[in-house]
Amino acid sequence: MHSVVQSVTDRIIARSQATRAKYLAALDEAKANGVHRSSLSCGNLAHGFAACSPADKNTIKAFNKANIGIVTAFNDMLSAHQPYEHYPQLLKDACHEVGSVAQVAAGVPAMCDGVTQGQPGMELSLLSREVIAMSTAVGLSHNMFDGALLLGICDKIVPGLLIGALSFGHLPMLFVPAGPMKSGIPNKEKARVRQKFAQGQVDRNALLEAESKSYHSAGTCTFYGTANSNQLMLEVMGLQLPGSSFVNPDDPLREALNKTAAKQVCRLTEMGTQFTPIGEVVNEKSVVNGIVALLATGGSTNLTMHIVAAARAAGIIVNWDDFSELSDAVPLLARVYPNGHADINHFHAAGGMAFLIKELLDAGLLHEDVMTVAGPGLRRYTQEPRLIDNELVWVEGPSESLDKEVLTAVASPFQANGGLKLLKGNLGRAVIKVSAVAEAHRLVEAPAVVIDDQNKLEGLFKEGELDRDCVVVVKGQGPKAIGMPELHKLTPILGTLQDKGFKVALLTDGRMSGASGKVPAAIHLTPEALDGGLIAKVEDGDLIRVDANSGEVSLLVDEAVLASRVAQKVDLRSTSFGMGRELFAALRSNLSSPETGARCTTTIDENY
Ligand SMILES: O=C(O)[C@H](O)[C@@H](O)[C@H](O)[C@H](O)COP(=O)(O)O
Ligand code: SF4
Repeated sequence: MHSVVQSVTDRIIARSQATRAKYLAALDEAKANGVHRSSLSCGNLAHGFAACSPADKNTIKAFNKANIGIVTAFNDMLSAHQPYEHYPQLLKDACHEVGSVAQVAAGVPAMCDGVTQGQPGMELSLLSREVIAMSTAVGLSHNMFDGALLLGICDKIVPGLLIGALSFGHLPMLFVPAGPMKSGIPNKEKARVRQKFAQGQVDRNALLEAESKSYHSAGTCTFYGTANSNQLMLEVMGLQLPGSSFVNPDDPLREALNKTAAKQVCRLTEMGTQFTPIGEVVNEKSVVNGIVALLATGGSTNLTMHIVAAARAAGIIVNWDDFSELSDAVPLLARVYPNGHADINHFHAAGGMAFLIKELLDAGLLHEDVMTVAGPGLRRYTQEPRLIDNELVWVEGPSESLDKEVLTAVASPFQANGGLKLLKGNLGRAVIKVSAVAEAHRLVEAPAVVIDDQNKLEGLFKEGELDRDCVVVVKGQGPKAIGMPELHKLTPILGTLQDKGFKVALLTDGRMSGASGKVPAAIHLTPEALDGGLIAKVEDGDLIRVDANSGEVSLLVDEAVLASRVAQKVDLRSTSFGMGRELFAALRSNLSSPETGARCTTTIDENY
């Protein structure tokens, strides 16, 4: 085992000892109740299966066969989730084939961050993760189920489902992915047209045409953003079937994988042969495995919050020092947009998850001794699914990458360390994704341009105010202020300035998209402006240093001057109402800091 991976794992185990023990004790108590629907009254049970067929009613009341809850995030808004429309019936039929039953326990909301990017709706995005967690619990709290199938892929949906599921950690659960859409125009071409539009060199028709050729059908968008980072994390954590993440929705393999997932979760119940509660699959080692795989591929910065929040839901305490220390030890093995030109289909074709996991296991960077939904040990995830004579089988994945420009071996990494870096300084703590930032742009020391609304940057850009070295400071974007929206809309402007040769960086207590890339962005700054963060005192012209090499984010202004300044008030009048934001006031004001996962849910013991 790599010494850093082992030492960080040991540190997390030690830090989590009390909370993890409480979580597992609660899980054991829940397990002790036996078949959960047997604790329901006849009235409860009758309501629970009133709409079932007579055969299903008999199965459900027999208590000796599994009843599986399906939690689905289907809607037509997310191209990634649209394939889920008919999944429930297919999963129910597959459970019937093994003498069990499945019922849809809940539909959970799912926001497409691509639709809300740069819009007021984005201010509900992070908050929706908590709503999804609570909605998952609403469904499973019927206590009718022996296991669950979780249908979700995108940004806040996977972490929300996982947080909700871990409140029922005594049940086995599998995630059921639907896969990426086929490749459209290259993501780099899409980004190029956006920068030309930002400069007024192409019109909206040209822009919409390029966008529509990039996002063109059902399936997950093909950049390596938060959705595909979620898939990679789930697979490496052993929460979905080996090799299931990146099979396209219309591939015959996809339906075979879905059916197998349904039958497998029945096997993992207490009535089955391999009882595997999700609260035991998610442990310190599998969480570290998820972080390592994220770092080895330059995954989404959003997971520096989502993994922390989900781990805490299982009593496991992770912080950004853990991410940063692991990142220094984990080599970068993938170049997928925004960290390169390839997309996720290309990554899959080059050897994908099987090759990545093999490389990381062989280098001692992943824990092998973990429990997964496919059985004990992570080594089985170096295999990939095949349909041979219409039978789903797993075969050993490639021993060599099939495209070394996209996916490389540990022996020849694209970068000696991983994709993420912790930044510290008098401004607080922030994270930065370095995998997509060229070496020449990793240190920026320049005067601040301060705004409190991302939409103001476009005006400054068009007036030529930004044609110089600068650190764009967008303050008042934190969780408690306006729900920590992604500021990805700024990327074409900042990218244009960088291409002009200026040294530019972004500093914010908000977030960026997992698809954001080449411009250095110090994000998730904690403490946020509304919480008394020094960012509230930054003024136009102040010198700021963002140094991804040394891990520093500092305001280079004399202490006495700063002490004499009054923090500018965060004006929330225009963002507290409208587009439903008023409904989230209580949730927003209770969000914890980004480094503790920006959660509103209390976990086993908040006194840690
Ligand atoms: O974190 C993420 O991966 C993003 O939120 C992503 O889900 C979102 O859809 C982006 O907005 C996509 O990028 P474009 O906006 O560039 O299409
Ligand atoms: S990846 Fe982003 S843009 Fe694509 S469907 Fe998911 S949330 Fe929407």
